Amino acid sequence: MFSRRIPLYRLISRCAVMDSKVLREPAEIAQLYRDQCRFPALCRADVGPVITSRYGGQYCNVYTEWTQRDLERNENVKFCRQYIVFHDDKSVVYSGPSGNCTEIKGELLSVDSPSGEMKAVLRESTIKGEDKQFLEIWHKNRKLKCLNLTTLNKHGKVYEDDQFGCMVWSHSETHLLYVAEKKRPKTESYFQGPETGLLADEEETIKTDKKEETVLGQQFEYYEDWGEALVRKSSPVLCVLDIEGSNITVLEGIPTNISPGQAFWSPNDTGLVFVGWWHEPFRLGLKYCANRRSSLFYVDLASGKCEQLSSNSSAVCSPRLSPDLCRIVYLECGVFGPHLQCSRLCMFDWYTKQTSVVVDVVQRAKEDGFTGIYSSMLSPRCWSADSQRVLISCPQRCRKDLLVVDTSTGEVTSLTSQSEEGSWSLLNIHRDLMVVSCSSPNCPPDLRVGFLPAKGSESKMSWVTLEETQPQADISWQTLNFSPPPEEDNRQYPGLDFNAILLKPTEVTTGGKLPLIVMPHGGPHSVLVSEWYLSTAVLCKMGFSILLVNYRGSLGFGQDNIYSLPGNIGTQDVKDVQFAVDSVLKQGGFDEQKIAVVGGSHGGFLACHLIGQYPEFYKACVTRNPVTNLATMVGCTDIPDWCMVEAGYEYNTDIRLEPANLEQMLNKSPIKHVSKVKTPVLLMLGEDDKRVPSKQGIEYYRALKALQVPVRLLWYPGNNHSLSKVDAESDGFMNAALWIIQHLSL
Ligand SMILES: CC(=O)N[C@@H](C)C(=O)N[C@@H](C)C(=O)O
Repeated sequence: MFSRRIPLYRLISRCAVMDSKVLREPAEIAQLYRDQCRFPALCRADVGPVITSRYGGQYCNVYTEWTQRDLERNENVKFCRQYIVFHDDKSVVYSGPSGNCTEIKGELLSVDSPSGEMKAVLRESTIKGEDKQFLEIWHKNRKLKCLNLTTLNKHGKVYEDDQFGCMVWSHSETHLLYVAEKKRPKTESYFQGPETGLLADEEETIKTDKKEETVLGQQFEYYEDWGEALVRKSSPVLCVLDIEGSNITVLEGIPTNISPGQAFWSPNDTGLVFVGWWHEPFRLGLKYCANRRSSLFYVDLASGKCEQLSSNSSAVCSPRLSPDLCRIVYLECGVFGPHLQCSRLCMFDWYTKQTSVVVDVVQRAKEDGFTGIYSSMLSPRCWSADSQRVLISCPQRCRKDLLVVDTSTGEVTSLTSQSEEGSWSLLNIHRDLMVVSCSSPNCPPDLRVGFLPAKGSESKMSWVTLEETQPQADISWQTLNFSPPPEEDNRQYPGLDFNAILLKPTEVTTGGKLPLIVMPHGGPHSVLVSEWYLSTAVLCKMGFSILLVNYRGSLGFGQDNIYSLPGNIGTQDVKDVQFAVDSVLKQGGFDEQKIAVVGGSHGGFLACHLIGQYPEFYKACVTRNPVTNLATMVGCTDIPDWCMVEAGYEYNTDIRLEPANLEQMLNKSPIKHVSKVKTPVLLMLGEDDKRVPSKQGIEYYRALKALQVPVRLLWYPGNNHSLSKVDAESDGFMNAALWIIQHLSL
């Protein structure tokens, strides 16, 4: 009976769009959301070593990890699935899954040894109510070792994040490298020390039991951290486990003003290469901020000597060693200025110690269409087998493409620009076998493998799909390009354009007019690419059209485009969004009385600006953690430099704010236009947001209340800037949809 049932969402969505009506029933919307949540996202893929069978055939194992929202359990579940790929080194001969999905629980990090013989796992487990971390070494079908890192107490918690975190086997497979929080001294109050009033012999017992030195009066010491999504991550240290002896060494020799991360073993295991971020005079938020002063370093294990390998005045990330162990590529951009920018691809030659720029910053798109590199993370492996070419997936306008860079010429070729599909992500590459995922606004992510064609034959790329997904016939989408009207051209950066992605329900009866939801992205230096987004898919299936606007300042359009925005926020970006909306309305088929605006963070800043500057236009507004007043944000965010730069100032760490600075920040903020607002606003705030503190939303809420504009505030404890915990995200979606339905009178 179950298998013959037609999915409810198909029936619902079809009924919904036949008469151009929007789905309104909360239970039906929730069902649609639940159905769409069943499409998992790929978060990792590894390619195992190539094995030659006794019949001469070659095969390898592809290990994949996926995440999926589990609404019933209220968590994001992670699971793995493996595939076997037979090949002849140039093409895939046969492939298929080897077994079913298995849920992964408690694993924070895991990595196979280079030979594939062993595996290391960092596991978190709660024992008698306390969180403990264990480091496990597996060999074939056995767990060889399990070290209780919490009890060993050599360091604090191991970092599992993308920013600093890593777990890497030495080439010899005898040692394991990882990053952890530096051990902190044990502290006690002055009043729990020796003068406790205990009897002398009791005191004696306690003293002898104490193996560690305890410092007094430092229990309430403030430790700076690296901000949003990196809270309690303050002083990372590099740690090396000697597997045979089960001995952990916390590395010394790293300059005390540097925080290390993204580390790996140098050729011959003589030392470690890592990215070091300067943390003096203080730490600033790192999430979405690739513009923090940082450099590539090498620490020699024998001498403890630390050497700086890259420039002293740039920001770097994602160093990757070539398979021949001769060269390291990494991404580099400017310090401060826009938080994300066009990067340079640099290469350090291990033997000559020379650094070269392989691909430079692109100011304006080249004739071949290449717009530059916009990525803050390369895939774990990105080199071709011959150590000549590097693969990068990154936005080119609003599409994420797979690019191949020839490191000897700097020539960039796209493997995917001719394909019809939406956006591509490189998950891994090993001996030229690439593992990628492709999705589009109407098609959830699939999984494919393919061999990197020889240089010059990139157009002959062919993919084999390991996990297929079907395009959703009820969603159609297109990309729209815009040139701003002459009066809105940027004088310093003239002639720039921008674009938007428009999603529409496929079936609309003649005469039916669509309601429109406008969604500008946050950042502002970010981009909405043509990939699968849960919320837009559900809204479109409900019967809404959605416009995702990549206003000037977005990534993927050249460095000039990015630089055109700082100093002009609140005007250029606002007008670009409105221009895109007006242009789309001219196409016809939309109900001009039923337009809503939705945005988070800087996207929320834009949503609040739009309802202030175009008070009659938008009938509903939904914002997640919006920036509402730069002047009040600058003193309490983890990225004060962002407020200064976007308001049009240069930033340095000893800056003294003048009244004129604050005035300019206020003038560029949505709060300046609040008295004109008529649109009902739904605010969704995360209690633990370090980026755009919730007080920003509350300030706007109070202003609207005073003006008697309908406003509702949803408060999400335990959530940070992204509001991405499963219950917050799903509750936020439902309330946003119902708010729009109510205020668009649908
Ligand atoms: C750099 C940064 O985090 N800026 C915020 C104000 C912002 O807009 N963030 C975006 C990326 C978001 O969607 O959270």
